[in-house]
Amino acid sequence: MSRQIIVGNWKMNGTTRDSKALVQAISGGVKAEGPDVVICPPFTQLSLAASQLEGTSVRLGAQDCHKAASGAYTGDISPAMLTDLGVSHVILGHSERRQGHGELDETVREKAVAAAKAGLTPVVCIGETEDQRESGDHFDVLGWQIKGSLPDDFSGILAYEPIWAIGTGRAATTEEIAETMVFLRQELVRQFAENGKKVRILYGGSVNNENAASILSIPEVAGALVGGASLKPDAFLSIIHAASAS
Ligand SMILES: O=C(CO)COP(=O)(O)O
Repeated sequence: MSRQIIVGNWKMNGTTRDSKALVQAISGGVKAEGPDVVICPPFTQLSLAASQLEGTSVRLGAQDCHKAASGAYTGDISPAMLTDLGVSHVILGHSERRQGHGELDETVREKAVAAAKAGLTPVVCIGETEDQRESGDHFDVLGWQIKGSLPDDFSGILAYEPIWAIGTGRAATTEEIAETMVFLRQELVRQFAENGKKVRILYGGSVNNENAASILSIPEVAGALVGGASLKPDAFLSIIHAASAS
C-alpha cells in the first residue's frame, strides 16, 4: 500500500479563535514521515492557517473555487487567489455544493480544469443518494458523474462520498466500499485509459477514529476525506495515524 492522504474538510466551521487552536493541535500531532495530510478550512481562515502551517508537513486545501482566473464574479474565489495564499488542494463538486447550490457535473469539470491549470490538485467528489443505491442505480450514477465531472487529462484525486453516509454516522460498509472502489477503478480506466490508472481514490462519509483503520485497509482506498471528525484534533490525529505512510 502506498502513502495515503487524509483530507480534513472543515465545511462552514471555524472562527479565528477555534481555527488557530485546531491548526495548532493538528500540526503539532502530525509526523513529517506520516501520511499526507491536508486541511481545508473555510476561505476566511486560509490565510491564518497558511501562516501557522509554515514549516510543517501539513498542506492546505480550499473547499471550492471559481473556474475563472479573475473578473466580475461577486463573492467568488479564483484558483489563483488560492495558490497566492499557499493553498495546494481544492475540494470540488462536494455533494453539499451539488445539492445546495445546484452545481452541475459540467461546472465541476470546468473548475477542475481551471484549478489544475493554476497548479492546484483538485479533489473531485462524487457519490450516490440513498434512493439511487437502494434502487441499484448507484454504479450508473457514479459512472456518469465521473464522465461529466472529470476532465480527460485529469490527474487529481477522486473522492467517493455516498451522500447517505455524510454526517449520518453511518459509513458505508467495508464490503460496499471495496465493491465500489473496484467499480470506480474499472470505470476510470475504461474512460481515461492509462490516465485512469493513476487517479487516487479517497473514501468519505462518517469516517471516524473507530472505523478509519478498516476503511483505510481496503484495497484501492488511497485515503479519506473527513468531515466532522476533522474538527476534533484527537479523532483526526488517530485517523491520520491509522493511514499508511509508505
Ligand atoms: O462530507 C464529508 C467530507 O467532505 C464527510 O463528512 P462527515 O465525515 O462528517 O460524514
